[in-house]
Amino acid sequence: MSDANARIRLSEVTVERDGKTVLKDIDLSLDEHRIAVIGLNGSGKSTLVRLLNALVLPTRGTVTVDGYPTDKHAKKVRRKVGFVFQNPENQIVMPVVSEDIAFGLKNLGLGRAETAVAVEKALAELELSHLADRESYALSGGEKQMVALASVLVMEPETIVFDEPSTMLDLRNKRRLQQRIDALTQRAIVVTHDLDLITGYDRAIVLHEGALVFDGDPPSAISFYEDLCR
Ligand SMILES: Nc1ncnc2c1ncn2[C@@H]1O[C@H](COP(=O)(O)OP(=O)(O)OP(=O)(O)O)[C@@H](O)[C@H]1O
Repeated sequence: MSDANARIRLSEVTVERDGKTVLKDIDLSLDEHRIAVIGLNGSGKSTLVRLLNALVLPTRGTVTVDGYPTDKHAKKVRRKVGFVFQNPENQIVMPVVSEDIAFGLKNLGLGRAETAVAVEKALAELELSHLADRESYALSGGEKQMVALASVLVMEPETIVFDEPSTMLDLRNKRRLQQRIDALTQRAIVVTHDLDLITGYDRAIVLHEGALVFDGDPPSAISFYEDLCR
């Protein structure tokens, strides 16, 4: 808990919104390869993971990624921590799928040829090559979700946060996503209500009413969470 060298570190973090405490006194070091965040609706899960790439800043306390405080180094932190949103509409910025995936790389100043190779690779890895020339906004929800993942993977962040990634997916795409997450070399931090997804993870965190109430192995976390739901 007190490892100052941990890649991602939250120290005494409290988040307040509209006079309400959304997260209180969270102290966490996140270093494992696969970490799940579970809890009831409104328990603070999205807020917690949004802290990790400066989408939310702490009201009190500090969040650091590789030692960089998120409030002072948002740009650097976002290169290190990619974010796959629950609603992929939030993530799609260009009208054609391949352009959408290329967007972040172009912003980094990568050349055209290099960008094209990286985009092709990202699409192929997710078995999405057939969507390359499709209109982004006309894709189905599940296809958008997978394209959103490709647009994050292409940036090669060290950590990828998934906020309820399987909500829009059919069983086939859910399994495909699960396999992709399992195969990632990067660290994945996954917020989910889909407890099947997390059984093989290294660690699971349970939030309740803004507090961290359990932190341990997924089977124990799931049974703790199930007790909370009784
Ligand atoms: N910007 C905001 N302004 C006001 N209240 C907020 C804001 N962001 C979050 N909250 C409140 O904080 C609490 C936690 O929200 P959060 O989205 O983190 O929960 P969650 O555990 O991800 O929920 P769910 O499982 O329903 O997605 C909720 O009561 C929510 O209404």
